Amino acid sequence: MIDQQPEVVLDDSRDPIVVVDGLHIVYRVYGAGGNKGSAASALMRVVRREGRPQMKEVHAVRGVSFIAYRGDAIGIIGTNGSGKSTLLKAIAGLLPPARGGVYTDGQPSLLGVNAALMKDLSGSRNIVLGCLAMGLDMEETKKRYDQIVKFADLKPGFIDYPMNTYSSGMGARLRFAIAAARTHDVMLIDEALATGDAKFKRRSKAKIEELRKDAGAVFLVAHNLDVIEETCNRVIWLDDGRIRMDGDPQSVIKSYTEASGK
Ligand SMILES: Nc1ncnc2c1ncn2[C@@H]1O[C@H](COP(=O)(O)OP(=O)(O)OP(=O)(O)O)[C@@H](O)[C@H]1O
Repeated sequence: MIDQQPEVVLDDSRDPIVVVDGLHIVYRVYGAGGNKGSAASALMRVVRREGRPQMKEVHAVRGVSFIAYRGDAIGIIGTNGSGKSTLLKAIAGLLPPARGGVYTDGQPSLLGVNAALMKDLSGSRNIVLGCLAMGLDMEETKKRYDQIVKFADLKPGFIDYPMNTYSSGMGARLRFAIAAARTHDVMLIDEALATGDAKFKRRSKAKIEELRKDAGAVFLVAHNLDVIEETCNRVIWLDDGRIRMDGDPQSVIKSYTEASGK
């Protein structure tokens, strides 16, 4: 178990956009014990004056600290369950810290593979919904519509089909295309590129470069280390909720690959 995490040093020459300070995230899972569901066991608890069924805590992020600067594209890597998605959600403000905090200069936007689009509606209706949800007005949405369709580059005709007929890759492309139609102060991308094909990955990479220039910072969680290495200027390796290493993509990925035997 590694308790020592890298020391955070402020780079005065750059403009910080996200500061994560001693962040702890704890999930509480209620009813994790046995006999949780039955009415009889609930009645017995009342009779015995016992409290709630057993509550289990999952300490997913354990004292993580780092500073992201404007123009950073940070890849987050680590084995399954190491806390990558939890960290992104916390930066997006979707999970309350148990301790520590996250400070961002600007609005973070989380683009997950499961981002909330309406699966029963067509791709084109979802583009309009997605743009409005991101705060664009109808006129701006109309202006960006063609560009989004072109970027998503779905099979002909599919833009008018309901999204529940899309493959996971097609859905991810459309979600990414919608999110990329606007500049974001802090853009958080969870595995969206993992399901795309090589051509889409190339275009996404170019788009992320563009977003980095216009926006503040981009965070990218992916299991595909090639995508991370090609797209990011910095990589954070999470191990059991702690930062194991934070640095340039080549060295962090090399150490991670050696340690995990991948
Ligand atoms: N909603 C939840 N309730 C309880 N525990 C959770 C919840 N979401 C995640 N966890 C736990 O938190 C820990 C970190 O999960 P997280 O999804 O952040 O990992 P990850 O690194 O993104 O994993 P993966 O690579 O599999 O996507 C895991 O132990 C997981 O079981």
